[in-house]
Amino acid sequence: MTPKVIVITGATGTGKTTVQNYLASHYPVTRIVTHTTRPPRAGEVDGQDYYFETDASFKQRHFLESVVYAGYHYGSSREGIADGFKRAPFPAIVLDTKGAITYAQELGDQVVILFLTVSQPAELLERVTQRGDDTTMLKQRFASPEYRRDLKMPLALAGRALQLNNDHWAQTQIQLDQLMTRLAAE
Ligand SMILES: Nc1ncnc2c1ncn2[C@@H]1O[C@H](COP(=O)(O)OP(=O)(O)OP(=O)(O)O)[C@@H](O)[C@H]1O
Ligand SMILES: Nc1nc2c(ncn2[C@@H]2O[C@H](COP(=O)(O)O)[C@@H](O)[C@H]2O)c(=O)[nH]1
Repeated sequence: MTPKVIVITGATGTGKTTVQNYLASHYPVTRIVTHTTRPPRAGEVDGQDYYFETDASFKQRHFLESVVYAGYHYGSSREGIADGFKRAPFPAIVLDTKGAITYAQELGDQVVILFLTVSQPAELLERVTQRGDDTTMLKQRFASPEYRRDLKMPLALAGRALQLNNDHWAQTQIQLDQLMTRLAAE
């Protein structure tokens, strides 16, 4: 078994966090917690879901990569990856597609990239509304260039990322199980 970082990317609401949680509860996978200046959603816990930062504290950190997504800063560190590898052979991180491209460039064969899609993007708004997201934040997010960008596999990830359709959770689970069987054998 070769340890690898599992990068989970795709548009908002496609199920990246759901996939990460499934992998962490069924396989030797641990969640890498990233940093953001976005305010916490109901139920989100500092240090578990994100390290929630102010603009000032975010600027003081040293990141492997950082992005602006729908008006907020997000960033991840090499320390986060190293901590993940101490806990499990497959640390998993949720990133926008820009971050996923950086991981592919910086970490090469050490990363497996999953690009999540749904067949009907209109369903994404329903999914995140049901998740309980704030309506004003959702308007800002769905109007952002980052949202539109992440609906499609970026050219830089074509042939590099594994595309996984998450229309039906039961089918997604089967594909994740197959992936983890393969990774365990490599
Ligand atoms: N296959 C599915 N069918 C229906 N609902 C789903 C499916 N997968 C995930 N969901 C639900 O969709 C919502 C969004 O999922 P999740 O939070 O995992 O998305 P995400 O890609 O991490 O979103 P974001 O980028 O906005 O954080 C959640 O309420 C989740 O339970
Ligand atoms: N490039 C990075 N993208 C990140 C990081 N942490 C989260 N994300 C991505 O941001 C958007 C918005 O996340 P949300 O939790 O506010 O819905 C989503 O695509 C995440 O995957 C990071 O450290 N770097």
